[in-house]
Amino acid sequence: MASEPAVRARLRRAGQEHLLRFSAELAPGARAALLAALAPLEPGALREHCLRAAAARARAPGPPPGLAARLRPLPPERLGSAARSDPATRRLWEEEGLRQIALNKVAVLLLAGGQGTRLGVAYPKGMYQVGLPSGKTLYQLQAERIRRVEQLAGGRHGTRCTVPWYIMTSEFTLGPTAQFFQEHGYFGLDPGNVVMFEQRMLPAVAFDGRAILERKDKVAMAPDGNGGLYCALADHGILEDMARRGVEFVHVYCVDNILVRLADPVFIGFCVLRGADCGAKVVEKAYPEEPVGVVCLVDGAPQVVEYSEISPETASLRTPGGGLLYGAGNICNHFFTRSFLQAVTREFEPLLQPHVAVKKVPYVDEQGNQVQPLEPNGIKMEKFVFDVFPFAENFMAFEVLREEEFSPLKNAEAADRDNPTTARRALLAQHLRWALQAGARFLDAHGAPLPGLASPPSGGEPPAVCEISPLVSYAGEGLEVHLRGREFQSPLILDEHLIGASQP
Ligand SMILES: CC(=O)N[C@H]1[C@@H](OP(=O)(O)O)O[C@H](CO)[C@@H](O)[C@@H]1O
Repeated sequence: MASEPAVRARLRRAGQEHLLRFSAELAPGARAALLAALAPLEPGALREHCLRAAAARARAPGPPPGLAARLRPLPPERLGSAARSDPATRRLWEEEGLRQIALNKVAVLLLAGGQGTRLGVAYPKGMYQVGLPSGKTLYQLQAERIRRVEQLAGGRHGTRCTVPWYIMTSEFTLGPTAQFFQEHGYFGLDPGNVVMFEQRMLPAVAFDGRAILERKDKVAMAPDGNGGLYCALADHGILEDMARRGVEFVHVYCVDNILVRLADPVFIGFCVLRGADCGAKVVEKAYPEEPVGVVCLVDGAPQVVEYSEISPETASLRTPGGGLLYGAGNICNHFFTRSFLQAVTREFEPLLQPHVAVKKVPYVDEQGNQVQPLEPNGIKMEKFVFDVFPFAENFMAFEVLREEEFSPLKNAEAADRDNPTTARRALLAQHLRWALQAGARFLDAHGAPLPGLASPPSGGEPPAVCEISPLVSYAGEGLEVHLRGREFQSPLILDEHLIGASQP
């Protein structure tokens, strides 16, 4: 156990001794917990972290000065497109992706350490269910897409293969996520192929450069951002685990996009065939203020400029054709080779600059009273997962269709975008499109054909409810055999048990 004098001496070196100012009042258990939380904080790093936070806060808020002049759109040779390529090329990419999956060379890695503050839930976002007829959660949909893509690749190449699932959690999400997976039997996946690991936490810092005491016995800590991935990979020997399994290519994604295509063979195949060491999926930005980062060049190097760091003027610039000049919207789906990740963890990680978020952080005042601040009072420092792009030797972006691949769950229902309803509708609209393309027809309760199905819906509630299990179809494939020429009454839930079950 950490001794109080030792911890106190370390804190003094970091200029943070105030964190122990109530320790004499604490019960033994609470004091031990506080010391245990403080003991691992390395004094030099803690001092540096606090100084940096205060300095960053002191700089003018908003986009770094002069940023606009350093930006250029991505050149065409760095951008591929699923939608604008001919079917034969797409097939080629898909074939290559499936081949790599069949060779057990592909893993997926989920960034799931966030707290879901905007969504307003106290549990990990992946456990959220948006009200699909099946009641499936984001985690379940993702697990089933992994199982299906393994089947597709294995089936194509006459083999059994595995796409290991690495899940980066945080102090907030590890316990509940692990329990949720256990309770649900890992959604049919082999637990040996689901690897959870934890990212680091960093103290929140007040504007005067002192770390914040949230309670007398607890320092305010926050996850170190999704770019904490690279330290966490090193902390937990994850790249070694990948090497043991023969994984060469990693699809990294964030938890909240209900349409995410895990280990998407088209994206993987595209990146592999282009020899990319690092890649990002993008969609066309919908409107200038859309809260997505933009993939572009900064000083000639590929980078994402986050929505919080681009000026409204730059975000609104247009091309002569009328599209947004910086219109390549980051959907947080990245491709990395294992060797690139290795280079990042060994060399580049310390070069990543933290980003500053100013938040309301509850604290205890000098008298020991608990305070809920009404104004932002604390600085959280986060690294971003995409800040490694400039170190890539061959970066590629890959444009996909929003309606097929991007509907993020960011906000609670009260917001008008990116909420549970928009996510549910996006998924159901997609499944209805797939069913119609596969030749299904939908009838109303009186047996009359449902109107309005000729033009697939965008936005509102789909005219017929159709949910297709990822275990039946990953991206719309293989549905004709179940649906062609058949008539269905809404709702149609096509899952692995109901395939072939009689419908009208
Ligand atoms: C640091 C980071 O990865 N930011 C990403 C991420 O934003 P969040 O607001 O942090 O969820 O997801 C967005 C897509 O949903 C993407 O556009 C953005 O660049």
